[in-house]
Amino acid sequence: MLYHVRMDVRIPQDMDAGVKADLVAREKAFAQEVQRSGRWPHLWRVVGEYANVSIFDVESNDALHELLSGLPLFPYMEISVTPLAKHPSAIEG
Ligand SMILES: O=C(O)CC1=CCC(=O)O1
Repeated sequence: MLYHVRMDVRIPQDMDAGVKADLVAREKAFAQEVQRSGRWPHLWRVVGEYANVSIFDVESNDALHELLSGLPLFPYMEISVTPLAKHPSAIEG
């Protein structure tokens, strides 16, 4: 199943710089591991915002929730999920 996911990052301004750097590094490593697995085929920065738009390809709602809640930045993001279905006019996918 495909999902469009938007993540808005909301790291507290007063977070220790070292803690923040570690969190962001762990987020990157986790995200790249999931991308290499094929379950995160698109990850795009939203221009001008500390936010991303992603496409996930996972087996179920539960699988997506488990993946998203495992992100190191999960406690510091507002996440909105849109499940995707085939469009009848689409010529591929
Ligand atoms: O910076 C972001 O958009 C949050 C994020 C998600 C995956 C990642 O590496 O960073």
